[in-house]
Amino acid sequence: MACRGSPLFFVFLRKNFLYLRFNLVPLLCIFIGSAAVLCGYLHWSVRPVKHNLEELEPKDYDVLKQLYFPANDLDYIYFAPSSNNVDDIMDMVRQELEIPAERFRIYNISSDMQLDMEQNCLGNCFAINFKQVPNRGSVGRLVYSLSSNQMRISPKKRFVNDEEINHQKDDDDYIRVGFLTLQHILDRQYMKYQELNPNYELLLSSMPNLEVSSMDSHRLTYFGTLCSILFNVVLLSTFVVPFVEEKQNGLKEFLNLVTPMSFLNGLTFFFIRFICYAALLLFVLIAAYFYEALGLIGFAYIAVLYLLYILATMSYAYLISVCFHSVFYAKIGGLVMLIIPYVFSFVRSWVTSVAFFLFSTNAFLEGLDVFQTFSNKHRHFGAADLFREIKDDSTRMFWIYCSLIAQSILYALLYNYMTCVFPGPGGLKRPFLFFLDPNTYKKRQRNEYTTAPRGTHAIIISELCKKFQTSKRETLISDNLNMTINNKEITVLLGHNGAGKTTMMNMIMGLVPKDAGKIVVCSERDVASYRHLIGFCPQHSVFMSYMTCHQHLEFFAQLRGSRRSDACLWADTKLKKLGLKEKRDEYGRNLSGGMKRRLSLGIAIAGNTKIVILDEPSSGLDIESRRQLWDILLNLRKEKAILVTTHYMEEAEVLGDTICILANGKLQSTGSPLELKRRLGIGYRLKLEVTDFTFREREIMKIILDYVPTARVLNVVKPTVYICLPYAYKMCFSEMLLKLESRTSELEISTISMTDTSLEDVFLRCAGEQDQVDTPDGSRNDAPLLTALYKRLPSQHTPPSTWQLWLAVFYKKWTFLANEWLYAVIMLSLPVVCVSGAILAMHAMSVVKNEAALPLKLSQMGSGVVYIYNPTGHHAQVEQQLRQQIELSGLTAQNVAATRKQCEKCYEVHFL
Ligand SMILES: Nc1ncnc2c1ncn2[C@@H]1O[C@H](COP(=O)(O)OP(=O)(O)OP(=O)(O)O)[C@@H](O)[C@H]1O
Repeated sequence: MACRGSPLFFVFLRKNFLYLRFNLVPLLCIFIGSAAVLCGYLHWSVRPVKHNLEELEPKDYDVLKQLYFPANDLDYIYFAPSSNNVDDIMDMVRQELEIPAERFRIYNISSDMQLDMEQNCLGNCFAINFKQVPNRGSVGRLVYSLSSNQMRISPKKRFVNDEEINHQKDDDDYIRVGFLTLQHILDRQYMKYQELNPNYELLLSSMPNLEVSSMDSHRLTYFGTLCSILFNVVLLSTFVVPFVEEKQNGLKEFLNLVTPMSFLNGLTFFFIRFICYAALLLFVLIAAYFYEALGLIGFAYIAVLYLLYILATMSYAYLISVCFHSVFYAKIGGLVMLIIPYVFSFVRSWVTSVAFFLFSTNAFLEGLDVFQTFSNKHRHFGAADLFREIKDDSTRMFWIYCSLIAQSILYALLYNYMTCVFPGPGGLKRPFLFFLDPNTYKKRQRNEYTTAPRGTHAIIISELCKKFQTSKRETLISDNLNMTINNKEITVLLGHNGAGKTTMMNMIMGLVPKDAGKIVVCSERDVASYRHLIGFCPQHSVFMSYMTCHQHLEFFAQLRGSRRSDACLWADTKLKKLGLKEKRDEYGRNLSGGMKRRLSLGIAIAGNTKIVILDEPSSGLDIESRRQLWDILLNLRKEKAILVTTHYMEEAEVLGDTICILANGKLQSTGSPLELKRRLGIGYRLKLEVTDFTFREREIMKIILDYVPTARVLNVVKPTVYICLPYAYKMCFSEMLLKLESRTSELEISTISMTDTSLEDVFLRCAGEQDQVDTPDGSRNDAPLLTALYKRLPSQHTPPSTWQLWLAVFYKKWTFLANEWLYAVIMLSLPVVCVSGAILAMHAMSVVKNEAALPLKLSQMGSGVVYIYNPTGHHAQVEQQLRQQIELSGLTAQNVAATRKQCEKCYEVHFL
């Protein structure tokens, strides 16, 4: 049955949903904890509104006019929209202010006016937006709003453009900046325009100001930054760590073996988490909305920024996960890699710009900054603002969105590339430039395996070579090895510990690369094309802690093409046969060792694979379970090719249609158990129970050797003696037995029995008699197991002292460092290197270049008048020298008292 993408998507979705359900409590704790921190911050950051209803001194109109700014050439007054009424009123205002007409700018659309003022005004500018201007003589209200590039007034709050809103600014800013003056002049001129009684007086009595804190102007940014930090922590613990954990447990590779669509596992993993994070985010943003922490920015614009940030950061986290195969290092390394982007956001320079394109966090923080600036300007954010540059050094919001989308795609592609090129332990490695190879994009021919008749080859291994090279030794696994595994037969692979049986199976599955040779499975040479045709039971059971026995079998049957209903039924039947019926709803990790092996076997035979490879399936099984296993395998043999390894000779004899004995990298012999016994058997085995064989050996052996001259003692385990009787003399056995029988009491023989040669004899003869024990580092059991340091600990019955415990812990750590020194050095130095790199980058970024010195010579100012004000008469000498210098520079020096009407270039020097 062919695997189809869409059902498999839901199969993996279910699997990852089960993970979520199983880990619900810790996940909820993390999510609720993060939401609580954010809500706590929102609550704390809201300050109670304090109305400052301080009575201000009434201001005189003429004083207000004097306080107004109009001295500077760069100060403009903008107004919109243009109409006859408006133009007339503004002309009156201009005359009242005595400002030249060039410093008035007229617009038809108020937003254009506003933008022009924001971007182009270099001095102090005001914009007047007329909303309602009654005609001359008509009754109605004049409605207009005033804004300035220096500060904004809203009915409730004051907004100042400069970054540092400071509450130290005194409350009459409103007056000093010129707002009140302009407002009064405008009101006055309007009344004049309407020919109302001019003898009125406008007085400012009070102005409600809210307390303005510096936090208000950064609330959106601070909240967003806190969200992003917490999100990174949540991402690490609920995304990177479980993903790496799957790799560490071997599950990722196992799923690769089972289905070519295993990438759907990652995709659904991603999908489910994205939904969860989005839900959490929505909750937090709604809370922020009610706490008014989103400023004046529309909810949708902020939500899009946050969602894109989540997407891009998840993609980045995926990429991070490629670098780690151990959860421990993933936690440390992942944290460092997620923190690095924050370092670049401290200063603004080219590195920040590069970081903006590379890291989602930097793009997100930039987005927050733009929103904050908009909000601080008391501007509602509209669609057109997506393309607006709000500050000289800021990016358009649209580009920030695009950058986050591009990063999501870029990281996903990079992740895909890295998993192909650095697949990790057991993965299928592709060449660095695999994407340039046209074959990569060709649709892979699916091998629709049909049942082949018994005896035909299912697996052909030819000229296979493999050796492991470690710093300590070289281990030969196969040396030009040839072997076949037939359809509908059970092939048993025998070998000592360390003979290379597991490695051979792993090579067939593509988990270990071969050095040379060919492995053809179902007429396929490409491991990626055939590996999912094989049901594989590895030596170490691979389980998902969050799935029950039934869910495991159902899941793997579905992966191999069964429909859910069929898979469910099949799982129930198999659980019964495997003796796991009682444990149907038990989680895999709660099973006993033998039960785990049975479940592993069930997983291997799930679905309709035609080949099954089982690595020591019966290890740890009790006698009854082993017999049940034999039944299952003998039944499976009717339709599948089975390759199995075992250390039980009885099992090999019962199951094996073909026995292959592997030793020293070669197949020492192959054949059916009977064939092997006849060909390689040592003959019959005579078993005698003798009270004292050492004393009677000469006499007993003399009788035997008279009839069977090549007989030899095999083994003596008091009081039993095993004697080998080669087949060549089998005609003489009866006479020899009769003779022995007649002298039993004299020779103190209590029992005589005889058996045919066993498979064990054959095995020992072919594979050699010495069993070898593997140690983790590949060294043999002849190496000392404990080092001198550890041996020095005295053997004792009293509890170990603290010092001894310390020594033992130290020894453990030291052994780890000695074995994994490279990895340890890299992982320990990574944070130091990253932080140093970031500090260096920051240092490089913060270099301030001095501009060229400014010429400050008076002669460069050309013509002009300098007024000198020295009311006290002190510093007369200095004043005199200054006058001389001024005159020498071609300027005129005058006392301040002199009239200075229409002075174009005037400077004033005040002596205090
Ligand atoms: N990745 C590796 N690097 C170096 N040596 C290895 C590696 N994997 C296995 N070996 C060595 O190769 C030899 C064969 O190992 P393998 O696991 O294939 O033996 P086996 O026949 O399955 O043994 P057992 O019956 O104990 O399972 C052993 O000496 C082992 O130490």
